[in-house]
Amino acid sequence: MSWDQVWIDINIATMDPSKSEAYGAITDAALAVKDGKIAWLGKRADLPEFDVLATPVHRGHGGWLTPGLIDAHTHLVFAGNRANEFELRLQGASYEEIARAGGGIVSTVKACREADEAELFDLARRRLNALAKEGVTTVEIKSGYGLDLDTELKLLRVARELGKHHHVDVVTTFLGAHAVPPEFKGQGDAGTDAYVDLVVNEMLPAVVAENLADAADVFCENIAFNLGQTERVLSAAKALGLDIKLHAEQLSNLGGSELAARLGAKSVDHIEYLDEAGVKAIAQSGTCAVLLPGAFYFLRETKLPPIDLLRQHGVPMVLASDFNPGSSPICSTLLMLNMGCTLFRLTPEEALAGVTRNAARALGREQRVGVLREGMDADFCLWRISTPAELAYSYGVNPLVDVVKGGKLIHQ
Ligand SMILES: O=C(O)CC[C@@H]1NC(=O)NC1=O
Ligand SMILES: [Fe+3]
Repeated sequence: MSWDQVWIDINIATMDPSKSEAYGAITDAALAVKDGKIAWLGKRADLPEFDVLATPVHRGHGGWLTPGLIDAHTHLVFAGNRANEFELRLQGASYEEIARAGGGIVSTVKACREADEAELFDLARRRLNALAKEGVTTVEIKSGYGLDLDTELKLLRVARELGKHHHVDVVTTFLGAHAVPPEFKGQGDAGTDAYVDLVVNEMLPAVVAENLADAADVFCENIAFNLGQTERVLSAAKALGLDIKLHAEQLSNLGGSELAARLGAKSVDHIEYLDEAGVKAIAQSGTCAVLLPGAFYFLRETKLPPIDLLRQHGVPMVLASDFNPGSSPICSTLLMLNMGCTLFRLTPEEALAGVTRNAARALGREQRVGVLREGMDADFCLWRISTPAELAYSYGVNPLVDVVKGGKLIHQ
């Protein structure tokens, strides 16, 4: 066989649901890469003959290969920080009180409107590097801290540029309906409706015309956009050919997830307040449940997402960092595996599926990444672990040894 590289002395967590073994595991394995794709994988004893003189052979020293990690929900591009609010909250102010007093998202908006693309790019690249060092090979980045046309476009251009200058694939999401900007505040629903007009009639067409977003998202919550406003934005985005997703049921249940399911959303995200009707709706529509334990932890939430119902109804569960300056200033995908298990009681296998197979599905990339199978992109990580469960069990000493992205070895 003529391959570009072969990996031996490895175990593989394929995360392939068609395999009966936990993690889709293949022990004493080998894997071959050709033209950026997985060409062969299986037991080393079954490895076909290949030209050992012409083919680079990588030894894994008994470590584990997993699919490259996917962080399917980040707000990575932003300026400023909200440490002051962290202090206020520790003095008793709630996240909602701070938002209603003009803090929260809107305070980051000011910093983003003032920052130029170069500054935003440099800040975001450092954060993306941190995720990449943990084995992330695909990341979703949302806008949402501009809340005016120019700044929303600026944030999405920075996200697109990041993808061009980094081995990590960047999937972008327009989140212009993240909060009501100051210039529309104080006018009640009429002001919010007027801002939604701007989002629908000007921002979305401009974003699509410049191909700056792969999806659109809305913060459907009583401190942001109601069900009718959410439907206007998501329907307009769908009509323009974008995938849709939704920040839903984070602080209350407005029925956002059922709306998202009806519109065919790729995912509903946060969903601490999701009820069984909502679980059934997203199960029916094939929508993924994106769990964000970083925000739950940082905001000291107490309402757990309905994990048992999601399991019972077979909803694909995703874990993501939700990295953002307000509710989840935690730039770590690996830590989300530990939090998903310790806080949300996922199993380690569910947690790993949440940042591989299911995360790919939440981004519409399940045909290419998230599972190690012949024909899929050669995006994989080599970990110095003795069992895949270690990735969720322990945090702090990074077990990543090597990353391969599209067949290219990314030196650590
Ligand atoms: O506080 C921020 O800056 C973003 C908060 C973040 N956005 C959202 O829709 N929900 C969240 O937790
Ligand atoms: Fe978020």
